Amino acid sequence: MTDPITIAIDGPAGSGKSSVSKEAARRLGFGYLDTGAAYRALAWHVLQHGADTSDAAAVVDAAGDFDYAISLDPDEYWVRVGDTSVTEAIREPRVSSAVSGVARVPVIREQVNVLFRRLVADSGRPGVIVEGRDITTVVAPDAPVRILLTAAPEVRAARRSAELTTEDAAAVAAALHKRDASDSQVVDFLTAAPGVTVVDSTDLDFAQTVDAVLDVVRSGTEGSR
Ligand SMILES: Nc1ncnc2c1ncn2[C@@H]1O[C@H](COP(=O)(O)OP(=O)(O)OP(=O)(O)O)[C@@H](O)[C@H]1O
Ligand SMILES: Nc1ccn([C@@H]2O[C@H](COP(=O)(O)O)[C@@H](O)[C@H]2O)c(=O)n1
Repeated sequence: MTDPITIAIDGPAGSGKSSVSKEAARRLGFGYLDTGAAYRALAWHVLQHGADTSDAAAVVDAAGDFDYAISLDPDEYWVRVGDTSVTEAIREPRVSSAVSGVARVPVIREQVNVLFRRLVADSGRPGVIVEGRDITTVVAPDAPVRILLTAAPEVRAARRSAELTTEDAAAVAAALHKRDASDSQVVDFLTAAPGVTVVDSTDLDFAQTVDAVLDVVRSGTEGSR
């Protein structure tokens, strides 16, 4: 069987990577891999250990018994650590606040990148949309389609606070920008690397953004599908 086509999508927090990638994957009959979920699930696991994600040694220690599984089915998304479903828990603000500490540990990044490539290879799908921060540059720099999905910071913050209706909007915006500032010290997902196509959704609605991504995918995979 031939290797699945990888569609690589990066972008800052709240740019629409997961929701847009999931819908695009559905439309293409592809798998969908949320790489941020692995960092989030490990952050959740570190917190379960009663440890602090700013302590790199504690993160590496917790990774030793991190039994992680994720679905690549865009219609049946789930994330598990051992027997525990953490699909919702990893979206909680306490995990979002802690996750950058995990993402800062180089050995963890190396381990999860090996996992991501294996999950794509074993997906059994004709293609997989893989989204995160360093997919276009580190995880799959040779992918036939590489996209940087962006939106203006205030638009991203507004979309995220519309989701988290019980949270204070200013606090949500501050947390989102703080996470981007921290993450962008580790990998550059704010500027497009050479060969990466920018899709800016600032003035697009959700359906238009999905269509814009699908247009880029079609033009990048013509002849290979
Ligand atoms: N073009 C768009 N127009 C309006 N809303 C959008 C658009 N794109 C995404 N959204 C909405 O914005 C919110 C954030 O999107 P999503 O969670 O997919 O972002 P993300 O980049 O995966 O964020 P994070 O990195 O923090 O996980 C969601 O509620 C999503 O439905
Ligand atoms: N390729 C990636 C993906 C994610 N991260 C880190 O995980 C956090 C959560 O990611 P979301 O996509 O769910 O927001 C993110 O803030 C990064 O710290 C990463 O480093 N590389």
